[in-house]
Amino acid sequence: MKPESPALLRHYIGGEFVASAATFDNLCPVDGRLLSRVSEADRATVESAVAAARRALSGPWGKMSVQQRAAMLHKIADGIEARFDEFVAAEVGDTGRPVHQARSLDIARAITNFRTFADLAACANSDAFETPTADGAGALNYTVRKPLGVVGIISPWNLPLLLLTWKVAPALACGNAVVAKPSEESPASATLLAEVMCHAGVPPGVFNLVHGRGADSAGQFLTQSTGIDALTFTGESRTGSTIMKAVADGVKEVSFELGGKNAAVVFADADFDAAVAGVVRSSFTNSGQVCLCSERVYVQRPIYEKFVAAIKEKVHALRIGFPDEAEVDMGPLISRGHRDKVLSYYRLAVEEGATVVAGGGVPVFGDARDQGAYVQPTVWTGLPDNARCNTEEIFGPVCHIAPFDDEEEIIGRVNDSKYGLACALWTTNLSRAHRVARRIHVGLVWVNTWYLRDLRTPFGGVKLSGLGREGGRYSLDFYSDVANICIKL
Ligand SMILES: NC(=O)c1ccc[n+]([C@@H]2O[C@H](COP(=O)([O-])OP(=O)(O)OC[C@H]3O[C@@H](n4cnc5c(N)ncnc54)[C@H](O)[C@@H]3O)[C@@H](O)[C@H]2O)c1
Ligand SMILES: O=C/C=C/C=C(\O)C(=O)O
Repeated sequence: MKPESPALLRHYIGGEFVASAATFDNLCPVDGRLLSRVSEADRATVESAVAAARRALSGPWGKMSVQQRAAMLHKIADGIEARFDEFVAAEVGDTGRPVHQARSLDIARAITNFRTFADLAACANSDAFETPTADGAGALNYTVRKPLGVVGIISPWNLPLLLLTWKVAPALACGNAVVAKPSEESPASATLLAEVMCHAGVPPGVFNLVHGRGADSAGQFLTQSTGIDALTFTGESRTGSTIMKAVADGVKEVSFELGGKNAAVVFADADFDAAVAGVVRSSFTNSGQVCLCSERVYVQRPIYEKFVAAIKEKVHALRIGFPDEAEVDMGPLISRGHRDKVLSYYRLAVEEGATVVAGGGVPVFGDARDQGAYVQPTVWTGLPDNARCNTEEIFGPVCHIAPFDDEEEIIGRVNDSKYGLACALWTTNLSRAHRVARRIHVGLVWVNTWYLRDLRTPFGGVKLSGLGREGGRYSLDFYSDVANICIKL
């Protein structure tokens, strides 16, 4: 029987699904099979999406109250809920992640993103000041939030729907229209989101989706469009730098969530078992493909050897499998190309003199997974802090564990990085926790936990890890023009 021709994923522009003549293949990283063909937007297609967004702002969307927009965001969340299993299947197909993770994290958080920003926007207050004046009558100063206009959104493949909606939700809540460009590695859930938007009655042109790659493709064309008013990007630091140059002439507002080389620091007084479990989670979740993952682990010397042995045992016990296995801990990397990058660091580590405590290669399954993009979860010791494997973001299931002696030393070593996104501290001495946490030069510090999220908090990094903060009112501030009005009384 002739195999079914793969689906064609299309753009969503001005409320219509539109195909392009150019397409690219979307492969499943579990077994390399062709999942779908994807339309690749040219510059004209991207510009048509930007124009549709501009038109939408002067349509019914531009006249909606924040309460009406909030209600629309809840309808979008309802729509995702109604097709929850389809979204799970789309995300798992594109990324190979465990089904249980897609259910509990990726798709669940997309729904939460829309509901959170619907409620935050609807309840947001604004500043007002009674200003004394020489004539004694005074003045009233108050601020108003207005939409930026057309917002370009470019998102990565590692948490596809979570990170796309982390940007789309507040952008829409604040009254903007968006043109979103998901990663070429993970187009499926974004396409489903467009279907949900359409079904929910989001006015045409408010949400536009264009597929394509980055350089010389849809991503670059979007950043170069003079029709966008702001650009929010999540991805590699060097891509952020490229995008910053692209939008510089138009002095566009940017929000960047970029790379990291995050540390986990385990003090001798930590709850040992909790720290071991926590570091396994923070180094190997999503096959290490989370910007917040700990690729640098530092353990205070008295427990160092015991800790390395415990991590080795846990990592050897990690179940690498098919996404739908109930107990699977780890799936493949996103692609053979990304696997080649991670394996190049596996080789480099040995060249740099690392001791390979666990992993270091490619698992052999003897089934279809051998055509996928799997690597072994890997643990190194013995490298100096300035080794490339300890300074460059690898973005795979790997960590290096090094001993340290005291607080002053470890604060300096953790901060000695061109990145500054996140850090996890493990200690039962909470005075130490507060003292050390505020001295670590990152945007996010977790103590005795990791990736515990309150969406009202500021999220973002310093140095090469990003520009700006999103989350809670920080998102409302970025996705709005805040104006001050002064009335003479
Ligand atoms: N800080 C955070 O919150 C956060 C979250 C997730 C991922 N990340 C980072 O993202 C990276 C992994 O994601 P990735 O591989 O998709 O990153 P990437 O930079 O390769 O691509 C991200 C997006 O940018 C697009 N893009 C690439 N080049 C472009 C260009 N020249 N112009 C316009 N768009 C372009 C891609 O098509 C994709 O949609 C890692 O470095 C990770 O740390 C950071
Ligand atoms: O890979 C990076 C993960 C980012 C996560 C978030 O932005 C979030 O949880 O809101």
